[in-house]
Amino acid sequence: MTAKPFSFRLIATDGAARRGEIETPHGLVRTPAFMPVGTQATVKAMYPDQVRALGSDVVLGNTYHLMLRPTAERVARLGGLHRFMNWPHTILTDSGGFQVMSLAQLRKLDETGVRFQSHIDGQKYHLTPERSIEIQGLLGSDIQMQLDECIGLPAPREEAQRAMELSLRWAERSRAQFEAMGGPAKGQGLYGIVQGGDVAELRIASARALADMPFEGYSVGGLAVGEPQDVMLKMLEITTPAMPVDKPRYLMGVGTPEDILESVTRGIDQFDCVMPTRAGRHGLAYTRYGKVNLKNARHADDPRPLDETSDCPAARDYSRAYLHHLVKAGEGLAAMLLTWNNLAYYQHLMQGMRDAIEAGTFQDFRAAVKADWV
Ligand SMILES: CNc1nc2cc3c(=O)[nH]c(N)nc3c(CCc3ccccc3)c2[nH]1
Repeated sequence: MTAKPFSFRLIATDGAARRGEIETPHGLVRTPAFMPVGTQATVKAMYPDQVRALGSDVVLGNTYHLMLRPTAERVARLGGLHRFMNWPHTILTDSGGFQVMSLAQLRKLDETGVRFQSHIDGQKYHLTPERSIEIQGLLGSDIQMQLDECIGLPAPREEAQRAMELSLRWAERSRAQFEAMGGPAKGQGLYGIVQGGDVAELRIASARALADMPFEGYSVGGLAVGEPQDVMLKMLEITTPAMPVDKPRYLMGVGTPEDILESVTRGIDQFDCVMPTRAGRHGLAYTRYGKVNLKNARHADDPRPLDETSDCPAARDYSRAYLHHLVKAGEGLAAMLLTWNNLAYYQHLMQGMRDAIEAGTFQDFRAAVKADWV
């Protein structure tokens, strides 16, 4: 049987900011969307129900980590990633290339794909565009990524051009494998990934070439790799106008609340970042007043909660003094409460943006949020 096709509809725009909705086999994704990272089939320190209750429509999984452990074949035998992690909503997976280049040992990249050794047990692998799509299909991913090559910045122009052109050839091979596995008939989506480093002409060439291929959505890759914020934003101003207006745009790896506000302003629909979850495990809280580092002794006697106006218990029902104590004591509850608080803050910010775009008040919203940051 053929499922309902993957779809994206634009509900409203306010300048270049877009309010939309993606439909996947596992439900609706309200955009602009923040997608918590669940690299090893879990959003660290959170229960799936909690992640959902905060308004998350998508969680992210990772081909690189899951192919090594517990393997895609085992997850498939157990009913797929939705069943495995008890997340019956949309799942997006990365293709693994980015993580190989940042985590694996003895990496060798060539036209065929990337050869590497597992950072866990040293076992050898050969990740090709075809194998990456096969793994994402075995996981049952609703939104899949092409295999691409993401280079660091700054980079020589020749290097950016070589990696961008390789990624275009891998886009074709990824698409062919996705169609051979019946992805479109299952209602799944495959995104092409725009590369090109910080070179305007390469970014435009990559976006245009990918737009000529039949992808359900498009990612802006190769950013949030250490470049200054103004370089990232400049690349968005150049790239998004060259991307199809009727397809979702996913800026990979971004970002801080400010990065997200500025990127929605420049036409981005989907975001992922380890910031809220990782910061939570390191004692850092995101609040409407800005960041609070609970390792700092100045909180030791502060009876106030992080944000008495919040409807999230982690922000409202625990004093900064208590949170400081938990962080200093290395208690597990510190990571649980701060991750909960941080994801609540991010999802509350996304809901505010979605409402503001629909109301045509996005610029006022953006200014008001920034004014609160001390
Ligand atoms: C933190 N900055 C960051 N920049 C990135 C660039 C790329 C890029 O150019 N290509 C691909 N394929 N992925 C990228 C990622 C990983 C995003 C991710 C992580 C976990 C799960 C699912 C998805 C990036 N992350």
